[in-house]
Amino acid sequence: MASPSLVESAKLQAACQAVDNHVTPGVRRLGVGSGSTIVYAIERLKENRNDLHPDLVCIPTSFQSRMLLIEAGFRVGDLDEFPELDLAIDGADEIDAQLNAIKGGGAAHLREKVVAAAARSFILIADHRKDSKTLGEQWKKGIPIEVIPFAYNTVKAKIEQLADSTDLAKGAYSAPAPRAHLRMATAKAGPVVTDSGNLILDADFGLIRDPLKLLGVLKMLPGVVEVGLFCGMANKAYFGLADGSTTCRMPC
Ligand SMILES: O=C(CO)[C@H](O)[C@H](O)COP(=O)(O)O
Repeated sequence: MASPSLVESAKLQAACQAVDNHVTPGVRRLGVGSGSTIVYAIERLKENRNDLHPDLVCIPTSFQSRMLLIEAGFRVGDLDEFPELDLAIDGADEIDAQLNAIKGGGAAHLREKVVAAAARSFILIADHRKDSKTLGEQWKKGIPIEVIPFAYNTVKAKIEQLADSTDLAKGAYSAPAPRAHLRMATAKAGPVVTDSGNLILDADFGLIRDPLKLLGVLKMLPGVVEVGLFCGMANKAYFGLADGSTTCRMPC
């Protein structure tokens, strides 16, 4: 297993490379994701401030990135005012060969997906541990699914019955019996509550062979607000490697 400092330096490399290559002076509206890797991207934006568009507006995807951007002195805006973005940059929990991604380890994937969809270009940044051929190879915590509180237990039951039912998602995943659990908070009693007031189910499907098919089935379950499968959205992914270099991939 890579040492924590190598992992942090890999995140830093990926973030710096992506910011340097994509946040050019022509970028005026920038979506900014959430998580620990994005912290490095915001620091790099701050370092590059003199080379950025003078009227740059950043659209954060979470309370976390909003606070970081404000602290760094950036102007923050929202999609009400800026519905179309030039670019969005975000981290990921795992990225497959086609650049489909699992996101939501930080429970922010609802807003992250809305912001990514509003952007003309969507760039992922991650350390080498997140790079895989097939989703589910590396990320073992399950697919994050944001649900309204009223529906969490019925959605959990529907997911766990998927394999027994007609299985609309047949062939999309490897787990013989998918299991879902409610994500619990660590510094609070009770569940994680998202920035939009919802709950998170983490559902283990094993290897995700057809993420788009699984996404379609999960999104059809009443009470599901968003699924942490980002299919066909990313234009490029930057991976920081253990040797300090960075590799960049386009969808194959
Ligand atoms: O999707 C996310 C938050 O909902 C994050 O982008 C994802 O969890 C990656 O986080 P990190 O950069 O800390 O590994």
